[in-house]
Amino acid sequence: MTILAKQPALGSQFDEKSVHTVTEEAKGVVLNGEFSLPKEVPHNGFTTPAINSFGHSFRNYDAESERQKGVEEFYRRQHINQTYDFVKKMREHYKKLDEAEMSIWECCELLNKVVDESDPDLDEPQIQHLLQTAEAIRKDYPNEDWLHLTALIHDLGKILLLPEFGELPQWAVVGDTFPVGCAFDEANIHHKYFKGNPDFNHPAYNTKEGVYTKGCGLNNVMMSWGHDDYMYLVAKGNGSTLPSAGLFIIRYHSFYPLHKEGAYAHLMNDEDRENLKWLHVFNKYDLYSKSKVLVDVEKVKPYYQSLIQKYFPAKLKW
Ligand SMILES: O[C@H]1[C@H](O)[C@@H](O)[C@H](O)[C@@H](O)[C@H]1O
Ligand SMILES: [Fe+2]
Ligand SMILES: [Fe+2]
Repeated sequence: MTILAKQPALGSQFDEKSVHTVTEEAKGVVLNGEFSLPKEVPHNGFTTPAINSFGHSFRNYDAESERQKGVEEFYRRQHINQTYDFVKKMREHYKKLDEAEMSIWECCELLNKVVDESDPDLDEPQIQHLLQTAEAIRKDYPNEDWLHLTALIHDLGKILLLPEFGELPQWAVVGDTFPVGCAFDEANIHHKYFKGNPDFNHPAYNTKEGVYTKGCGLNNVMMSWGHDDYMYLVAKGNGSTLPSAGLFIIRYHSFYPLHKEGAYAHLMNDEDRENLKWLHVFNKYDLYSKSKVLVDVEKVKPYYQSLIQKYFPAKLKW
């Protein structure tokens, strides 16, 4: 990895104390006129486990445990700090992609240094989560190589937690995402903490549509800042040839209020609705492949290297 000359760190403002306090058969998807996916999303053999490695149901945010207390505190911080202005600043800074240069695989390895405090289900290194997701999806959708690669890279944006990439606090990197600039929907987990967010009482931002219009398309909506949008900016900015559904999965895979609860659907346009079908497919693997059965990294590496080569340049700007 090459670390590029850096602007002063994003800074002390991120000191946590100082900040104010398919699923069904999917129909065919035609993408950019170039890339078309099968008319039917085939059914598959993946069975979803009932309990996670800690013996709880998945995404159970009410379970009584030490870990869960940490997760709730995480969401308290996230909800009070993710404001419209904060997100705007983050996007402007990170879209310059001037933090470092490295390959996708280098980044996968780097991710092993990262711990995600928002996740009540994951107990394995991040590279295992990437490969477990990708391998499970590959088994069921052998011909969708773009989907295997999407799974491999979907969480790479979590490198924002590392010192070389700004060392952002957990609340600015992980956890579920939601739009800013309009009212916070009650479908967001631990919704009550939004009351401490300055946007909560801001008249421009606290109506159902806020600064947006009905059907404006998610591309025009600012999402809370984190690893999803960052990785999307990296893929886009480096000219990835992944299809639009792959980029959509990367960008919105943490948007559970939409893809699990159906909230904020009024902001979508037709392309979003098409892409959402693939996000529903992906989500099952992202969530339920988390297990103690580890993937042999060296064994599968050549396959993923070949996909990286197909859809990305050898070195990327981050
Ligand atoms: O990778 C993250 C993480 O595991 C979070 O706990 C979850 O809330 C997000 O949606 C997901 O993208
Ligand atoms: Fe994620
Ligand atoms: Fe994930």
